[in-house]
Amino acid sequence: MSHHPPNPPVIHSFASPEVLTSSLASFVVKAQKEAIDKKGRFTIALSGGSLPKQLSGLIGNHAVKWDMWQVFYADERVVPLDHPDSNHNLCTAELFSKVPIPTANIRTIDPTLLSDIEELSDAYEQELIREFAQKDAARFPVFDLILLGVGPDGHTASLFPGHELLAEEDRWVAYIEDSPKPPPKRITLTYPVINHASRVVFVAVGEGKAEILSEVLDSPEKGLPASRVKPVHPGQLFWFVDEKAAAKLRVPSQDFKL
Ligand SMILES: O=C(O)[C@H](O)[C@@H](O)[C@H](O)[C@H](O)COP(=O)(O)O
Repeated sequence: MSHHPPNPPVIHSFASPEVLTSSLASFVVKAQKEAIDKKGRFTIALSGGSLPKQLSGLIGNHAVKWDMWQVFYADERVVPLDHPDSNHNLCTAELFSKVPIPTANIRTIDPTLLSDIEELSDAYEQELIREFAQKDAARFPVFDLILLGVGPDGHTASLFPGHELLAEEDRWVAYIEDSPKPPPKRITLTYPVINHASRVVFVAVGEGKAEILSEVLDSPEKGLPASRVKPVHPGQLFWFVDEKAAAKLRVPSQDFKL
């Protein structure tokens, strides 16, 4: 692990959700290009909630090399893949059904394991191990990009305030059966995985996010789940927010330049 302290988050505040969406698409395309130039593939993890909709700027974008993407879920609800609660179902409806991505490049939970959450979670971890590396104590996967949302309680992925999973240091994927946000059964990437990514981006839009954004970013010492996302050097954390979500922030934002 790096001994360099994590870089402070870079906050980009946009005049409207539309400008955010097109800037986010440019950002993702740039991250994709850097990754493909270096190693011929692009590894990305997506969340549910409002996030998939914010990726609409990628639809019809010819710079996106969909066949080089390897997509994982930052968190997933333990339900069938075509269930209305499924993040995969949501991402498919909002994005994957509209772009030429090979199905094999979308790494879903194994729908045959829904009745055994521990096995399902371990199998998803194996899926990551197949993609990234052998798992050993010193090694965590390095995603090129992880896209996250933040809930009104400060949760992100399926890492909820006060939950024992906040302390998980070994597993790459963990499960919870008592999520305060329904549905209760979920799997999630753990902090060691999120915090070893090259880039992590939080996306938050609308006045409903203003209060929690200020708590997460202006008072990180409170240790809310979203405040614990601090990628190790040289990883970098970004926030893509609109003016309404940024309304109560005291920390400064920076202009978006590619
Ligand atoms: O599976 C989930 O529930 C999501 O991945 C979750 O972590 C989401 O990103 C936040 O709850 C924010 O949700 P909104 O974007 O809908 O506010």
